[in-house]
Amino acid sequence: MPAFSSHYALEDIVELSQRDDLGEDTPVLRATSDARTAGYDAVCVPLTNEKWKARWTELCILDPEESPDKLVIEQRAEAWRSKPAFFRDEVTISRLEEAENLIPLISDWLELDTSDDWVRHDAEIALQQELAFASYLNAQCAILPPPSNRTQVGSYARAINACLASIPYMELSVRIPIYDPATVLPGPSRSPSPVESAPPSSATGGTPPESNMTTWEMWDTIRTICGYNPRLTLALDLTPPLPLSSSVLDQWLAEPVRHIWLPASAFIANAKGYPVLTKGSQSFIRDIVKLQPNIILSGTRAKKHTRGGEPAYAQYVRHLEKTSPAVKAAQTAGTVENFALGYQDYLQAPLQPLMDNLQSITYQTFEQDPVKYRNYEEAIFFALSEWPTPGKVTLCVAGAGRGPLVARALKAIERSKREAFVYAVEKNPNAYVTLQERHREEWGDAKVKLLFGDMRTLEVPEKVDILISELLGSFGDNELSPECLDGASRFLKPDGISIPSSYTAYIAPLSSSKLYNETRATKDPKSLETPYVVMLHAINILSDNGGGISGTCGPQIQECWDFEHPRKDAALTEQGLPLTNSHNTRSAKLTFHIPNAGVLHGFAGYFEAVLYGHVGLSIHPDRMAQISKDMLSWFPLFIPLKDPLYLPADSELTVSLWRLTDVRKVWYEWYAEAFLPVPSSSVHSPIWRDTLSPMSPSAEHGSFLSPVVSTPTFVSSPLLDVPQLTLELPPQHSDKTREGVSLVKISQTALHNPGGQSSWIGL
Ligand SMILES: C[S@@+](CC[C@H](N)C(=O)[O-])C[C@H]1O[C@@H](n2cnc3c(N)ncnc32)[C@H](O)[C@@H]1O
Repeated sequence: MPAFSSHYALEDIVELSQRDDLGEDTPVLRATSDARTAGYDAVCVPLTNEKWKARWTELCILDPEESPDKLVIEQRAEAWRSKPAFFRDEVTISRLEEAENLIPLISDWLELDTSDDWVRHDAEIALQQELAFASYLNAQCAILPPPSNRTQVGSYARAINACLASIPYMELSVRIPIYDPATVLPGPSRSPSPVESAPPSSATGGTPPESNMTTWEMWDTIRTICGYNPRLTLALDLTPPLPLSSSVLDQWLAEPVRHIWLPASAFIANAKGYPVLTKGSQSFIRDIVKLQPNIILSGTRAKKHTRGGEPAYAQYVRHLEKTSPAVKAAQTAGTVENFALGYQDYLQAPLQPLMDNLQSITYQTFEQDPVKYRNYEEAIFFALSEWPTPGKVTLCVAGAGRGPLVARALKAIERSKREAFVYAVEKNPNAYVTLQERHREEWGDAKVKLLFGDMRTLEVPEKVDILISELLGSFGDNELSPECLDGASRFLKPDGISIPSSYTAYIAPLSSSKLYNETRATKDPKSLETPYVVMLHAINILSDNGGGISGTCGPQIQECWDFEHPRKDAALTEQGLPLTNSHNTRSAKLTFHIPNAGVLHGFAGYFEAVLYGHVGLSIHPDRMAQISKDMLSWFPLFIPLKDPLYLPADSELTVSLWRLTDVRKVWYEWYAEAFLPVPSSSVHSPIWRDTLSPMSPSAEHGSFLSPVVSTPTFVSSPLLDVPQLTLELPPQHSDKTREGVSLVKISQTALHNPGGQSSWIGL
């Protein structure tokens, strides 16, 4: 649940101080108790008043040359610089209890980003002074004035970074307007692209480049200069009216938005006169409440709207929260969002079920998934029903764990009315005890035979018709299902089938300051090259489904590779085992269109598996609802980057990813490169870029860019009747890089995890 705070402006505090019923209360204590009565959790109050502003202005801004007391003023200013301190009547609070449920607003007239070096210098001293005082009073967080001068955003950020270093514990929240209407095109998608918007001509004066910086880019500069300090957060100001729908606003979902500043002026009146928000603001609030920000309502006592009074504003925001899809999903029992409460953005090392022996409680958690086992039972049922030859069918559950798939296989056998027998193989000696108990008490020798050992080496009494396994990780193959099933295929008849019959890995580029900070938190460089299992929450997928300016980009989420079982092309030893693991290496080179500026922190990894026929398992965000809705067993994979990579609006991102192996282990390596489309006339030499075709086996590698033949990607799935996620290229992008456009390489990441130096999966 988000918290609500009420903003008290200086005039409100002055008005309260004039009340004759204050008794023991100070104006701020009265404001806090009034706000509590009105249902708020806290108040938001300016820390200083006009007296401080007047003194600082006299000391630091007014030109002493023009004053008869020039020397005295200069001496006073120097005295203040050497020992910055308030007089009691310059601050609105002075007691610990006043600061208890209060968020102080740092003076918004401090010119932290003025072009005047001296004024900026003094503003920084004043900022340090205000924060030190707020910290003395135990304030947990202070809201900083917004940067206003784009040319000096670096100076503003440097001053804040210095405060973060000198003021311990306190969270500093930068107030930033959600967007500047001048820098964002209205409409569905994006800022002007470098190609589409003609560069400002110097002949006509043009606008300086800085003025095109969006408010998100200012924030990005600030937090980057502050080294992604976890105590630096955002107070997002929703004063500007929001566009109806704009993916550019999704940028904020990946940022540490701790407060939402929502003035009464942002509300319009509905037909009955009650305050409501515009459609654009409604949809943004519905999205952002999943981050549980503190909503600071301002100007709500000014009777701006004829009906509803002060409570109407918070009531309305609470109503939006209740109708937020993310909040509703989290509150509905049985959904992944509900199951994952408390685990959002929490990094977990993927399981190593081959190297490690799982705990009973881990199996118990798996077994709570109602969907995975149901789909397995369906797949086995269809496989048995369609089994072409009469007579007994032999099944093997390879990696039986505590036995849920054996139980489901027996149910499917009963439903299909086929004569069948099940072998259950497990290498975990502890789980094997549970299997023995179930065998004795539930299954019996007539239906099931248990076999203890590693499926890659174990002998099975006879060859089987159907090999059933669940060795899948969040990325499909990352728990070594391919390697284990290579071994198990020894005891599969030549015309036998595997459930699953295939699985595919997908990735999408993502931004998330939270995940970036989480991976850095351990201070172990290996943690920056390790894929994690994460319930992704405060993230933004940076790509879209457009073909990009070049017309060659694939869809928002792209296929890396797949594995099929049983393998058809295998060269085997006498024991029926592969000679090497080379056939299980894979590589992918994928190109994504990045419509809005963003910072790449890594990749989201997903998988989809075909169990049998049209029955499958999927955590692909666009298809999971159709294939395996409410399946709980797998959260996505997060593949991090060591350093954030800034991507401008309309850039193109090429991601290279490898699955590699030696005799002892399997590991992934990855890196990315960013390109920007520019008019060809501004490029002096041919621009080289490797093929842009997403996972096309026939993709030309290392071709000169223009013209590059694009492969429109139809991502179809045997699990869905119709092709999904058809990439619709705009007409001008139809089959080659757009005339007159070249791609300039602008940056790249390091190669991550070379040789599996930081993360690997043991064979
Ligand atoms: C993800 S668990 C699935 C367990 C169970 N089938 C289920 O769905 O709840 C995978 C199981 O396979 C077992 N396993 C992994 N590799 C194996 C191997 N090479 N040989 C035998 N069992 C293996 C693990 O010990 C674990 O019990």
